[in-house]
Amino acid sequence: MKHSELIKEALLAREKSYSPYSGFRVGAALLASNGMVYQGCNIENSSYTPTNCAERTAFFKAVSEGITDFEVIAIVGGKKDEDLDYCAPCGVCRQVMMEFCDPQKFKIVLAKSEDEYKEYTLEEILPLGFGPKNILNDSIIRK
Ligand SMILES: O=c1ccn([C@H]2C[C@H](O)[C@@H](CO)O2)c(=O)[nH]1
Ligand SMILES: [Zn+2]
Repeated sequence: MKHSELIKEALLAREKSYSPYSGFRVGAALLASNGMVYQGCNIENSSYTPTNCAERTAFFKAVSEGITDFEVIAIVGGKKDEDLDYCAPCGVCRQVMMEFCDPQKFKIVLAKSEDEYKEYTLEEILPLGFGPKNILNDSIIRK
Protein backbone atom coordinates (compact mmCIF):
# COMPACT_ATOMS: atom_id res chain seq x y z
CA MET A 1 0.00 0.00 0.00
CA LYS A 2 1.30 3.45 -0.93
CA HIS A 3 1.90 6.02 1.80
CA SER A 4 -0.52 8.38 0.03
CA GLU A 5 -3.35 5.82 0.37
CA LEU A 6 -2.65 5.29 4.07
CA ILE A 7 -2.53 9.06 4.62
CA LYS A 8 -5.93 9.34 2.92
CA GLU A 9 -7.29 6.86 5.51
CA ALA A 10 -5.71 8.88 8.34
CA LEU A 11 -7.40 12.04 7.00
CA LEU A 12 -10.75 10.20 6.99
CA ALA A 13 -10.12 9.02 10.56
CA ARG A 14 -9.39 12.60 11.60
CA GLU A 15 -12.92 13.59 10.56
CA LYS A 16 -14.20 11.39 13.44
CA SER A 17 -11.99 13.13 16.04
CA TYR A 18 -13.86 13.86 19.28
CA SER A 19 -11.88 16.82 20.59
CA PRO A 20 -14.22 19.55 21.93
CA TYR A 21 -11.71 20.61 24.61
CA SER A 22 -8.48 21.07 22.67
CA GLY A 23 -9.91 21.49 19.19
CA PHE A 24 -6.82 19.57 18.07
CA ARG A 25 -8.04 16.90 15.66
CA VAL A 26 -5.87 13.85 15.04
CA GLY A 27 -6.31 10.86 12.72
CA ALA A 28 -4.22 7.74 12.32
CA ALA A 29 -4.26 4.79 9.93
CA LEU A 30 -2.40 1.64 10.94
CA LEU A 31 -1.45 -0.91 8.28
CA ALA A 32 -1.29 -4.48 9.60
CA SER A 33 0.91 -7.15 8.02
CA ASN A 34 -2.22 -8.91 6.72
CA GLY A 35 -3.14 -5.83 4.66
CA MET A 36 -5.92 -4.58 6.93
CA VAL A 37 -6.02 -0.88 7.80
CA TYR A 38 -7.20 0.27 11.25
CA GLN A 39 -8.30 3.88 11.56
CA GLY A 40 -8.16 5.77 14.85
CA CYS A 41 -9.04 9.27 16.08
CA ASN A 42 -8.35 11.08 19.33
CA ILE A 43 -11.18 10.78 21.86
CA GLU A 44 -11.22 13.44 24.57
CA ASN A 45 -13.05 13.51 27.88
CA SER A 46 -14.43 16.27 30.13
CA SER A 47 -12.25 14.83 32.89
CA TYR A 48 -9.23 15.22 30.53
CA THR A 49 -7.02 12.30 31.69
CA PRO A 50 -9.13 9.54 30.08
CA THR A 51 -8.36 11.08 26.68
CA ASN A 52 -7.08 8.56 24.13
CA CYS A 53 -4.81 9.53 21.26
CA ALA A 54 -5.58 8.65 17.65
CA GLU A 55 -2.58 6.33 17.44
CA ARG A 56 -3.57 4.26 20.46
CA THR A 57 -7.17 4.09 19.28
CA ALA A 58 -5.93 2.50 16.05
CA PHE A 59 -3.62 0.06 17.86
CA PHE A 60 -6.22 -0.96 20.42
CA LYS A 61 -8.86 -1.52 17.75
CA ALA A 62 -6.49 -3.87 15.93
CA VAL A 63 -5.19 -5.72 18.99
CA SER A 64 -8.74 -6.20 20.28
CA GLU A 65 -9.51 -7.93 16.97
CA GLY A 66 -6.57 -10.29 17.40
CA ILE A 67 -4.16 -8.44 15.08
CA THR A 68 -0.68 -7.79 16.49
CA ASP A 69 1.66 -7.57 13.45
CA PHE A 70 2.08 -4.12 11.95
CA GLU A 71 4.03 -2.41 9.17
CA VAL A 72 3.41 1.33 9.26
CA ILE A 73 1.18 4.03 10.78
CA ALA A 74 0.24 7.33 9.13
CA ILE A 75 -0.65 10.26 11.41
CA VAL A 76 -2.27 13.63 10.63
CA GLY A 77 -3.18 16.30 13.17
CA GLY A 78 -3.91 19.94 13.68
CA LYS A 79 -6.57 22.47 14.59
CA LYS A 80 -7.22 23.73 11.10
CA ASP A 81 -8.23 21.31 8.35
CA GLU A 82 -6.55 23.39 5.67
CA ASP A 83 -3.29 23.94 7.53
CA LEU A 84 -2.02 20.73 9.12
CA ASP A 85 1.41 20.62 10.67
CA TYR A 86 3.46 17.47 11.26
CA CYS A 87 2.03 15.79 14.36
CA ALA A 88 4.44 13.45 16.14
CA PRO A 89 3.09 10.76 18.47
CA CYS A 90 3.27 11.38 22.22
CA GLY A 91 5.52 9.32 24.47
CA VAL A 92 2.72 7.05 25.64
CA CYS A 93 1.80 6.14 22.05
CA ARG A 94 5.47 5.50 21.19
CA GLN A 95 5.60 3.06 24.11
CA VAL A 96 2.46 1.26 22.88
CA MET A 97 4.08 0.94 19.43
CA MET A 98 7.15 -0.53 21.17
CA GLU A 99 4.99 -3.29 22.62
CA PHE A 100 3.93 -4.66 19.24
CA CYS A 101 6.44 -3.47 16.65
CA ASP A 102 10.05 -4.10 15.73
CA PRO A 103 11.66 -0.69 16.35
CA GLN A 104 14.04 -1.10 13.40
CA LYS A 105 11.27 -2.04 10.96
CA PHE A 106 8.05 -0.29 11.98
CA LYS A 107 7.54 3.03 10.17
CA ILE A 108 5.83 6.20 11.32
CA VAL A 109 4.62 8.52 8.57
CA LEU A 110 3.86 12.09 9.67
CA ALA A 111 1.82 13.86 7.03
CA LYS A 112 0.58 17.33 6.19
CA SER A 113 -1.22 16.03 3.10
CA GLU A 114 -1.26 12.96 0.86
CA ASP A 115 1.94 14.00 -0.87
CA GLU A 116 3.69 15.92 1.89
CA TYR A 117 5.07 13.62 4.55
CA LYS A 118 8.13 12.54 6.56
CA GLU A 119 8.97 8.95 7.44
CA TYR A 120 10.77 7.59 10.52
CA THR A 121 11.42 4.23 12.10
CA LEU A 122 10.19 3.61 15.64
CA GLU A 123 13.82 3.38 16.74
CA GLU A 124 14.45 6.90 15.41
CA ILE A 125 11.62 8.44 17.42
CA LEU A 126 12.11 6.22 20.50
CA PRO A 127 15.84 5.62 20.97
CA LEU A 128 16.90 3.12 23.66
CA GLY A 129 13.28 2.02 23.97
CA PHE A 130 12.16 -0.45 26.61
CA GLY A 131 10.04 -3.30 25.30
CA PRO A 132 8.86 -6.90 25.62
CA LYS A 133 12.36 -8.20 24.78
CA ASN A 134 13.62 -6.66 28.04
CA ILE A 135 11.21 -8.78 30.05
CA LEU A 136 10.16 -11.89 28.17
CA ASN A 137 12.45 -14.94 27.92
CA ASP A 138 12.87 -16.58 24.51
CA SER A 139 11.03 -19.54 25.99
CA ILE A 140 7.90 -17.45 26.53
CA ILE A 141 5.87 -17.25 23.39
CA ARG A 142 3.94 -14.00 23.05
CA LYS A 143 0.48 -14.65 21.70
O1 LIG B 1 0.16 12.53 18.38
C1 LIG B 1 -0.85 12.98 18.98
C2 LIG B 1 -0.82 14.17 19.72
C3 LIG B 1 -1.99 14.59 20.34
N1 LIG B 1 -3.14 13.86 20.23
C4 LIG B 1 -4.38 14.34 20.83
C5 LIG B 1 -4.54 14.19 22.30
C6 LIG B 1 -5.49 15.32 22.62
O2 LIG B 1 -6.82 14.91 22.35
C7 LIG B 1 -5.14 16.40 21.62
C8 LIG B 1 -4.26 17.50 22.17
O3 LIG B 1 -3.14 16.96 22.79
O4 LIG B 1 -4.47 15.73 20.57
C9 LIG B 1 -3.17 12.67 19.51
O5 LIG B 1 -4.21 12.04 19.37
N2 LIG B 1 -2.01 12.27 18.93
ZN1 LIG C 1 -0.38 9.63 22.15
